[in-house]
Amino acid sequence: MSSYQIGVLTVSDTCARGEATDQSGPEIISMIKSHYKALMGKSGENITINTTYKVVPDEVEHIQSLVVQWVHQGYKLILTTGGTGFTPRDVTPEAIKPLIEKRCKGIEIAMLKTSLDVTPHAMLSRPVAGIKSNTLIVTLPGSVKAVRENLAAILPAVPHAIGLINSAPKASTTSEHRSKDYSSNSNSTVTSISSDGCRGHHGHSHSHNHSHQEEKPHSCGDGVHRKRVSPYPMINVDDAIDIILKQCDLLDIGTEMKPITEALGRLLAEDIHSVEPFPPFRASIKDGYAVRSKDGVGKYKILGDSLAGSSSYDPQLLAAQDPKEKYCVVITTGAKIPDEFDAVVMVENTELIADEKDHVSILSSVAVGEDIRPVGSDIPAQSLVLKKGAKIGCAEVGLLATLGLVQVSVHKLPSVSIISTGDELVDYQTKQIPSGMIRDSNSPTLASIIQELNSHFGECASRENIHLHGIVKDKVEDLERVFKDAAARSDIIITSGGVSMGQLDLVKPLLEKMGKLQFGRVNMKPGKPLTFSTITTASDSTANKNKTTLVFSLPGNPVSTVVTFYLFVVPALRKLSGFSNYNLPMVEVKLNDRLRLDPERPEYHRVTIEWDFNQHCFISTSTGSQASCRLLSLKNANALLLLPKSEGYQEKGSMVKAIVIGPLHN
Ligand SMILES: Nc1ncnc2c1ncn2[C@@H]1O[C@H](COP(=O)(O)OP(=O)(O)O)[C@@H](O)[C@H]1O
Ligand SMILES: [Mg+2]
Repeated sequence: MSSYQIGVLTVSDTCARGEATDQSGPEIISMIKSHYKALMGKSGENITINTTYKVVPDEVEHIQSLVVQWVHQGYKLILTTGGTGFTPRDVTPEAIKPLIEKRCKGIEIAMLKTSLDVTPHAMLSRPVAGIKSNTLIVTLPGSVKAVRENLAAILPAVPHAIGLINSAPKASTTSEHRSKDYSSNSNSTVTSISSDGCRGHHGHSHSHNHSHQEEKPHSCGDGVHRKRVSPYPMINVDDAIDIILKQCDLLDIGTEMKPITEALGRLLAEDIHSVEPFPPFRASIKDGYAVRSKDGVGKYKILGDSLAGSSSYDPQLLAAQDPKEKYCVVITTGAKIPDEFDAVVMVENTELIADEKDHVSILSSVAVGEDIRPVGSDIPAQSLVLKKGAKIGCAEVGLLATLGLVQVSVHKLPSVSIISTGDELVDYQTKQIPSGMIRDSNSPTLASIIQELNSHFGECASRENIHLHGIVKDKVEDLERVFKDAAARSDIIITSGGVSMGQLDLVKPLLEKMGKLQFGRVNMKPGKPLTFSTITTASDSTANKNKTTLVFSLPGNPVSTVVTFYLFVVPALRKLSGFSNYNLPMVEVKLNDRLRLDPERPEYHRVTIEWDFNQHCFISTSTGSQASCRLLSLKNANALLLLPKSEGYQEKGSMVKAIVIGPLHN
């Protein structure tokens, strides 16, 4: 028994905002259920039908994103309702048309004819029907009545249409096949025709392994016929980070023992308990005299001294003295208090007595225990001193030393491979660069950011295991060879370049072939084409475990590279290194500039922030033009403002959240 997935998409601003109840979407579902099943039954096929229903506003991006996602997931039929009229907000045909690889005018005419028989106003509807990959897409009008009429008109032909679209491809594809009318012959080779019109010899060998080869934005070398719309659904930043963090769980980086002096910035992989108490003896807090508090003020005989680390005082001496007299012992800070004494009088509250070197005058009385640190007052014996997961800072190193620990168990750090891709790149050390070429700045920048993160926010990448693979040309074979090498040696691969829509952007399809592409577009500016994949390779060790490598394919523009690194790679690095807080610190800042907002995508605007003592808040100053190629917009930037997607401006003086990416001052 086969099953068909059908997507029903209501396009309506008011329904999306919850201001109106959608009737057309549910009507489509109920018509599919009652009619379509019956129709399928007639054709003798045993098919289950599942429907997915979504409501989106009248926005091209929203519509395309869902439709592309559904096509990618192999939906057989997508029916939209709404947004096909003449008002300025009606954009459904504009969203669907660029996605379509084969227009199905017949279906459009059938719908128009039916409606025109009812009302001449039907001529104001702009239906679109067509095929993308293996999916039939039809835009129905918005009103329930029109939906009923139009859907009833086309449903009889839909099962056959789906059957034809999904019929088995023939072994060879000729231009004759391509031009054939698919509706006339159930053996037509629709699925074997490349969706973007590229001829076979332009395709890349790897694409043949993929069942949805039509959907890949692979280069066909022919700029005219390249894809115009990315087939990768656009997901939001938070969802993208969730996907990344989930994949981090598949990596078992493990723990290692480190000498405490090499563990700074690492995360403890074990609870640390004290064995002994600290201080291990009653210790003086002051320089002065250890006394018996009951003796009060007066003239004391000095029986010796107890200096930090050494003592000349002999307890036998006190036993031999006249019990009516007052006795004391000279004491220094940190020295052990002899058992017979119970308080310390600080030197400032005493006076020497002329010509009586073995006597001192105590000027103030003290209570029992005064200026004495009792045994275990800092660290009791058998107590939990540092919790598993704690970051080892300088003080923690001191505590570990106090406890006598020479080595501790810490989380291992992920190994990282950095790869720059692009035919136009030369090594940054190149003096004379040929025309049309530029120096690779991304690899040195990324390596430096990792160093800075390690120093400022805690170790999150193995300093010894940062592999710089250099520049790889935009050639599938070269990229594949280097990716394989990097996957074998690293937990994380960071590439830059080659992920957008250009004809040399080969990274996405290659990663689809080599592993699993988890997402290929994120709703953000800069950095939209950011791609995240996993590559799993059989381990060469006897442990018989597969090795997973996380691959972050960052867009090539230097600013996009850096911004996406902070947003997506940092949480992964920190999670793998044992941090429980994966994110960099976030603060609220007051804007010193009026900033234009992006109506399409949330933006991560580079700013310098500093504390203002008069206003008692952080003030942010924009680094200027935010073009994603302008690395200067990152100069002196120590924070990324989180600007919402919106029309208009973020006003000067308003408060906005910002992610701290660097030190607060230079
Ligand atoms: N390593 C790099 N160093 C400096 N600039 C780079 C680097 N990689 C790419 N670029 C530049 O970034 C821009 C986008 O490159 P491209 O490969 O198309 O990236 P993507 O397809 O990922 O958006 C181009 O101008 C390119 O020259
Ligand atoms: Mg490139």
